[in-house]
Amino acid sequence: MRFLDQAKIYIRSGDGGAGCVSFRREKFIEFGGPDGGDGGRGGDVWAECVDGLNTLVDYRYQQHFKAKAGGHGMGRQRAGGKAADIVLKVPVGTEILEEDGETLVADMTEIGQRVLLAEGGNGGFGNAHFKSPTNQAPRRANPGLEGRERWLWLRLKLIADAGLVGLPNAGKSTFLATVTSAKPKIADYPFTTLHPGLGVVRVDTREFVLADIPGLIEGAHEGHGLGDRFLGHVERCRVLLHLVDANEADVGKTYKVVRKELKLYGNGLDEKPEIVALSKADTLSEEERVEKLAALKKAARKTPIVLSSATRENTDKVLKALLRAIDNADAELDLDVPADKIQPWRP
Ligand SMILES: Nc1nc2c(ncn2[C@@H]2O[C@H](COP(=O)(O)OP(=O)(O)OP(=O)(O)O)[C@@H](O)[C@H]2O)c(=O)[nH]1
Ligand SMILES: [Mg+2]
Repeated sequence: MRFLDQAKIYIRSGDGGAGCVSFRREKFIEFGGPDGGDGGRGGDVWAECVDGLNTLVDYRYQQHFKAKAGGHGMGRQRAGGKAADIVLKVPVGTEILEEDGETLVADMTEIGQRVLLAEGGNGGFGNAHFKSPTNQAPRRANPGLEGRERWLWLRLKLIADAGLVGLPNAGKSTFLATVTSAKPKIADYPFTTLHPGLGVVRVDTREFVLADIPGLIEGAHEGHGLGDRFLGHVERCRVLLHLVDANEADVGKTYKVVRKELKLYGNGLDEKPEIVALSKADTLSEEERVEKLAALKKAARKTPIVLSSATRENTDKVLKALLRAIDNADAELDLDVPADKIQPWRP
């Protein structure tokens, strides 16, 4: 499953329909008054936050959205019809930005949330509107107002239960490919993964979503490497799986580089529950294993899991640890009971 985190779209609301110039014509009525109807409103373009969407992938196939124009007014006071609105469905967590990619238009955070992105043009008045004591037969009608066009960015921060972090080449994508049916690109060089990817992990009867995130390097929080864009994705993961390549000369230092980036980025990234694993353990001798594990344990101040995607050593153990951490994170969230549901305290 490929995961698109942003899309640029063009939207245009519909023009208003034109007002109509018309006069009443009926048998035995010599000077029928003006009866030109108003034009209908052009269609609006809305964004709506919906359930069940995880990606912006649909916007890769279609980027242009134009609402239709309102109907023109007609004789006998008939108004033109209002054109249908266009509703762009987006997943929870989508940010809508101006063309500059920086100015926030809307943050779509709740299912059902709707935002008007471009209002349809108003229909023009028909000549019936311009009748006055001094002008009983106006030949005037307004054209409809034009619709509005704009370019926008849709940007989605990943929402996943667990996210993979680590330096480039740590074995993150390989792990995702080993434990899910996802097929990320894997290669023996840094920055293989350019977009976050998602996979669904099954542990016994349970499922959770694991996100593969491009590698982080020193300075990532200020845009180095693939930049801080991906740290934004980490924000939406409830727990982290931090992989440290066992082939690194100094695994403790490697661990700390990534931790530092998480901390400097802010937004609580370094407070997320973290499982630490020493990856590619199959490449180590018995001695190295003990030594590297001790070094990583010292830096992380918790016991890392020795992991190999190649031999599947401890892959299950890692998944179970992640599931436990996710469940604990859920339990913590449940403590956030809305104020009106809290029982008043009585001495
Ligand atoms: N021996 C061994 N090699 C591994 C293991 N896991 C990954 N590798 C190799 O390590 C290299 C990098 O793996 P990736 O999964 O692409 O690493 P990554 O962390 O996703 O890298 P980026 O996407 O660049 O951040 C590849 O050549 C993999 O075959 C493992 O468990 N054992
Ligand atoms: Mg990768």
